[in-house]
Amino acid sequence: MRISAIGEFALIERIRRILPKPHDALLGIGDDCAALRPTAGRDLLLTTDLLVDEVDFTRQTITPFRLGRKAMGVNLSDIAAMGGLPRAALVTLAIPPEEEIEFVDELYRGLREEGAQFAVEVIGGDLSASATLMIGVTLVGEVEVGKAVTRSGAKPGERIWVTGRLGAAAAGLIALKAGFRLLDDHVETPYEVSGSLQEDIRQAIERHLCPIPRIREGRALAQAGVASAMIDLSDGLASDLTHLCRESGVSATIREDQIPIDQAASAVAQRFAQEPLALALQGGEDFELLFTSSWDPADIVAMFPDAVTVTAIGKVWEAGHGCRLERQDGRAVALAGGYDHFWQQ
Ligand SMILES: Nc1ncnc2c1ncn2[C@@H]1O[C@H](COP(=O)(O)OP(=O)(O)OP(=O)(O)O)[C@@H](O)[C@H]1O
Ligand SMILES: Cc1ncc(C[n+]2csc(CCOP(=O)(O)O)c2C)c(N)n1
Ligand SMILES: [Mg+2]
Repeated sequence: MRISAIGEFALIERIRRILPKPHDALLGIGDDCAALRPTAGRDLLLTTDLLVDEVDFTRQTITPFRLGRKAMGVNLSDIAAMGGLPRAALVTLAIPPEEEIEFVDELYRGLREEGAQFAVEVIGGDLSASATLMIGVTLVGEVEVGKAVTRSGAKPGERIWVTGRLGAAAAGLIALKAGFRLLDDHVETPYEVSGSLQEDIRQAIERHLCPIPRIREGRALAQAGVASAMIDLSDGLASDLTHLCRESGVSATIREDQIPIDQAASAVAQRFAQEPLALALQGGEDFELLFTSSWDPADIVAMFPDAVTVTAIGKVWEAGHGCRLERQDGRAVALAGGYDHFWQQ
């Protein structure tokens, strides 16, 4: 059935039934505002991120369930980048009236499931009709008073670190554009590829469609006072490091041979005649954390004994030379590029 057949208020009722009754909020869906009691001793964190059809995703390549997860996940990543704990979400949905209501059911199931992994509930939102599908999530989070890790705290002499491995999300987008699809948990291929490449493509598409917000890692770094500055990697390492350096008033040099490139990203890049390093630097949407620290590297590595790696990739310098990449041959080049919504080539 189409949304236009049931109308706005029946759709809100349907959304309300998909979502669990909020535990944490004073008021959820049904009033003019949702209400939340701030935790004593904590500051509030507020962030919002909008996903637009044919700009941030394409309907042909993502299921509504995964779209819901991604819309929540990219916002969770911003809370992680501050060292915060997410608390509650508002969801704004602009959707064509001729869309099936089952699409909305699945979208909210995805929002609910991703949120539930981090104890976040959807406690309100807004609906509007639009020719273009758009999903905006606003998250409220908290962090111990004065302990938010900003982009502006990096100091000369500190090391630059990154969680996880980079490039897979951009590699996944390349595979999707080439006609590969992720159905449930297996890959549909437009032409025959080897079993190992198929597995690399599956992993890359999975990373593109379902980012993993590094909430636990961000919390650990903030609570131990390890990170002097932090940002999540949404637009690409080159661009996001530049943002961090600009806000901190510093320069940076990262080393090509230290950048942790994802193995699946390398394999997919090679197959599609792309530079793996370019995917890591300019591709975007890896949603790993980039941070600076004066701590002993051994102490930082010891904080992450589990699956998520942390890698030192370079150093912070006094302001003046911007962000540079030291090539394997020792030459230093300016870091540039990354995703920009309005940049016209
Ligand atoms: N339309 C806007 N109005 C006011 N402030 C904005 C607007 N868009 C962005 N900002 C602010 O600009 C800063 C950088 O925003 P940006 O969207 O680049 O954040 P990001 O975390 O790097 O990216 P994203 O979360 O979208 O991947 C943030 O502080 C954000 O709140
Ligand atoms: C169809 C389609 N085309 C291109 C991309 C790539 N892309 C979109 S937004 C973004 C950066 C983060 O955005 P924001 O700054 O808004 O969080 C990137 C790398 C995609 N995911 N889907
Ligand atoms: Mg961010």
